[in-house]
Amino acid sequence: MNLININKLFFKYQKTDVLENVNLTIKNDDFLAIIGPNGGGKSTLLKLILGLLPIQNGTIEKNIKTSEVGYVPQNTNLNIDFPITALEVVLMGHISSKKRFFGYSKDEIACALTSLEQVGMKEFSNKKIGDLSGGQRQRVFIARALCSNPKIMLLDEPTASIDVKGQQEIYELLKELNKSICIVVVSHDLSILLNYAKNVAHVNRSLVFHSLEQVQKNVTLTDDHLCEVELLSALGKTQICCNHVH
Ligand SMILES: Nc1ncnc2c1ncn2[C@@H]1O[C@H](COP(=O)(O)OP(=O)(O)OP(=O)(O)O)[C@@H](O)[C@H]1O
Repeated sequence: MNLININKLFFKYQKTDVLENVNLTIKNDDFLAIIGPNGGGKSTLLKLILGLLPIQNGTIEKNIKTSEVGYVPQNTNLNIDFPITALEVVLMGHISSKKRFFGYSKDEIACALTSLEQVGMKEFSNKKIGDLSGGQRQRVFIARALCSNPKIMLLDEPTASIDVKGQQEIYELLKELNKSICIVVVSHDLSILLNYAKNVAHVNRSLVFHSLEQVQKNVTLTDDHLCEVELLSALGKTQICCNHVH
């Protein structure tokens, strides 16, 4: 089942063209890596999918409700010195149209605890967010996105400034979640990401789609010294698989 169909999408900030004729289909069981050089338009594409930026030209058709899209933003702008617990951070993920004065319902708290359990952080629920490691904190943000029971989860640089072991743990978690949720990750951690992704979208103003199978035929992913610049350049130029490109 196609969750998202992007067709002939163009986007510019003021006079700067950022995305040009982007076409992409995201299926319900995909684990899609969005890669590309700095400033290539990856975050902009995520924001357009999320509806955080207006569509200027082209279409994004979503076969899911907005509430079924989970989002883990880049550098979550939560002040980690703020005295808030992991559970309270997750509770913030509950979407409710009603403003309440008496906190959260029992169901919402139970759901938040289940989300924390899913990411292996239940035992830390009462810990202050600032007292957690970078990797643990990112798990809490993933738990927050899980609260809305998403069918697709979009993560923008989820492993930035996390050590390699922590990065692997996050990707293992995403692999587990991918059994029931479509995962879309924007990342520069190519060596690790490409061990987990099923498909790759290279974004540098235009988008080139590759299946991982095709990428693996063309690059040696086991090489410890995988050259990201060369890989990005190769993926940006070669349209290895054109099934998903209209
Ligand atoms: N709010 C904005 N106003 C004007 N220009 C912007 C805005 N946000 C991003 N840009 C520009 O749009 C281009 C694409 O930015 P975007 O953040 O989407 O790239 P990216 O691929 O996610 O980059 P990075 O890998 O560095 O995070 C860049 O040239 C950036 O400077």
